[in-house]
Amino acid sequence: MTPAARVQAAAEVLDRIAAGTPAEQALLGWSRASRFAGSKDRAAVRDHVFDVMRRWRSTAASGGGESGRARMLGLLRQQGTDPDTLFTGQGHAPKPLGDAERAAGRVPEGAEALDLPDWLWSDWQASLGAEAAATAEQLRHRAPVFLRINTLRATQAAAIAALSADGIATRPAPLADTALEVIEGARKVARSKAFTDGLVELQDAASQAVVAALPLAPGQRVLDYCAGGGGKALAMASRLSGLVEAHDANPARMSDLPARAIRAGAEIAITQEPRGPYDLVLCDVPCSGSGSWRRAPEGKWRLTADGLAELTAIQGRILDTVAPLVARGGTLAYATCSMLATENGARVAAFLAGHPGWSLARERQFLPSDGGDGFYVACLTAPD
Ligand SMILES: C[S@@+](CC[C@H](N)C(=O)[O-])C[C@H]1O[C@@H](n2cnc3c(N)ncnc32)[C@H](O)[C@@H]1O
Repeated sequence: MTPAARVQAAAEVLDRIAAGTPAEQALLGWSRASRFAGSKDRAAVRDHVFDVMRRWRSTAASGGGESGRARMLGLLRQQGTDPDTLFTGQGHAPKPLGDAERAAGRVPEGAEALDLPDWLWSDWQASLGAEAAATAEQLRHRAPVFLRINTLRATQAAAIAALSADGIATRPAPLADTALEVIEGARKVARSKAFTDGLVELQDAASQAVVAALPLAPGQRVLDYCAGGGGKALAMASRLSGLVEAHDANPARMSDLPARAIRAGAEIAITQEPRGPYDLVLCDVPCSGSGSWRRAPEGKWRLTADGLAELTAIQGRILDTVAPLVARGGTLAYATCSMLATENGARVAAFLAGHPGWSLARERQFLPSDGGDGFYVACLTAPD
């Protein structure tokens, strides 16, 4: 496919997304109907689509309309690419721009320019203060790709060498001692020998830093209460060199975890009904995902004020449910991939207010300016 044909394909996929089809489904539908498209074409179309979704509001303003074609036009204008080089009408290229399209488009303003929903802007400012605008701006750009070195299987040097043998260039990422940033060959990771042999896992650097911040020690009884795909359970098992129990309200979300654990040489036991006491319980709770909107930009536009209130209620209930599972003097670690105070500090404050004797040992808010996704972790100590 030519670069122009990829732009046209992205515009069509964006129209389906605007009509309500989830992005992955819209891309899969296009992919299935486009057998002629090679892997580089698919990757390029996907990149265009996600670039626009990160900038859903501002590309409509810059492009002068809400269609996929207008949003692609807006994206190209924002990127400084002359649209006339692509909107040529030749072959499968988008048809040439009309006079109305040339005249349409304006400079985005306020929350629109930062690609945040208006309703969220005041919470965003209250949560991030002086970092509010810069953080929103960072979410308008692609995220770096990070790997976690599985220390059960490899040293940093061995992992870097194994990845390099497969054409993947990496460098240590300062946020966590296990983190590598991929600087070349990110698309080859999932098929690389280093990955299939369990030397590395795909995991954001801040997600790794959250696990590194936990007071894990050999011999502890540890539970991951919201294990999902198991990224943090595996990271904890690797740090502990011991067993981690994994639980999730939706056990189907853990279906890949046993195979991932075998690949990583990690000890994970799935538990449906956790029975305490545990020395450490991690609650990586469901949240707005605002810290990872670079990777999953749909969440930014799906979130509503009611949805956020529902999430904070669930977060509070999970903390209340888990507290009795923690041993005396043990740790309840509360984590979100959010940067909103209402999901982070406010939830911890509410928990402490309702649970006399508990105390906050430490908390940390990670922002994209730290290098990885936005994440929050608080370690709460149970009464002795
Ligand atoms: C943020 S995800 C976890 C991600 C995972 N820890 C990781 O690092 O890959 C949150 C998980 O919480 C689960 N969950 C939602 N409500 C829950 C509840 N009441 N109790 C336990 N898990 C819950 C969801 O099914 C989801 O898998």
